Amino acid sequence: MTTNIDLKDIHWLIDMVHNIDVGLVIIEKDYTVKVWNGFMENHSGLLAAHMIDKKITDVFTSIPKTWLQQKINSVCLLKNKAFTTWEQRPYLFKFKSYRPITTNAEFMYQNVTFLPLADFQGQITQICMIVYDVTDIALTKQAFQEANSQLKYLSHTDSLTQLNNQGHWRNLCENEFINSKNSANPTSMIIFDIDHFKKVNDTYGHPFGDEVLKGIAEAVRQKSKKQDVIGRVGGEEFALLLLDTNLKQAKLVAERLREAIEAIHFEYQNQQVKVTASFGVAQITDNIPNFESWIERADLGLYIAKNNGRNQVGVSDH
Ligand SMILES: Nc1nc2c(ncn2[C@@H]2O[C@H](COP(=O)(O)OP(=O)(O)OP(=O)(O)O)[C@@H](O)[C@H]2O)c(=O)[nH]1
Repeated sequence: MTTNIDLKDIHWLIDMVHNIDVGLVIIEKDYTVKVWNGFMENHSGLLAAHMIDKKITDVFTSIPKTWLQQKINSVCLLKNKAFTTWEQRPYLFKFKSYRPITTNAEFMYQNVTFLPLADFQGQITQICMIVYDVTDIALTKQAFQEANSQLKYLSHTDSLTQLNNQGHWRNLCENEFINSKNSANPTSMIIFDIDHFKKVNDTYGHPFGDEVLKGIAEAVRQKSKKQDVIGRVGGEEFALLLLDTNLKQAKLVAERLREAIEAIHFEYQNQQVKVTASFGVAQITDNIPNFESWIERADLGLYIAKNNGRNQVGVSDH
């Protein structure tokens, strides 16, 4: 950029620099402040008279010196601009958010540009920092990201039990089925279904039935390992994906869950109510060609358990 500025016009420039709605700071390579404009005064509460000739890192002790040195070095060496965005570093100068009513930001989010300033010999002797207030952009983006993750959570989650819903649980299992074909580690699945749940609903009412479903979900959550993937895969049907677990171990887990469910005391109008559940278990083996066959195998186990009198774990050989 070439400019033809008369000396008498300089005061306009100084006026503009002082009043412009971005922060302008000029520092020497050793961090000594040479320019501190009105924006910086207003937001820091520190006047230019106080800042000039002070080292910026002495006043703003939260600015990491090594990081700033690297920025300055790169600007001087490459004779080019450098940037830092609020996503990399939320702020360089900790200024209070000046809109505490309309936003819930604790501080001003900032983007900062570092400009090399050359002397008459073309040597970079000073660095200009331009500080942009990007609080609105940062908050909008954060709110958007939060809404997105909330939506994702809701689309994956069963609202009654907060377990994975059927669609999400199946997707996770399908992926695991594919992975397991390249892995030496065993993977198993448990499916279980509450016994005579229709009778529970019919006798005590649907809201009580819902409490039973929630109680069972909680018991299963407590008795499971962190890496087990639990889902509610039907009205009164639940399932678990068990990584690094063979059939024998999965049967033991199912038995433990069966006992835990049997031990829960539900209460309806001072009356104790007990429920049981039947389980089917299946491990991925070479003769299970696809995900659907794996589920069918576990379902067959569940069918056997129901047929043999319920409240037990069933395994199918076919
Ligand atoms: N309270 C409640 N009940 C549900 C929910 N989803 C499904 N059910 C009920 O679960 C019951 C399932 O009944 P059935 O499929 O006949 O099975 P069951 O009575 O458990 O009998 P078995 O499985 O053979 O032991 C039905 O009464 C459904 O209305 C739910 O979200 N809340």
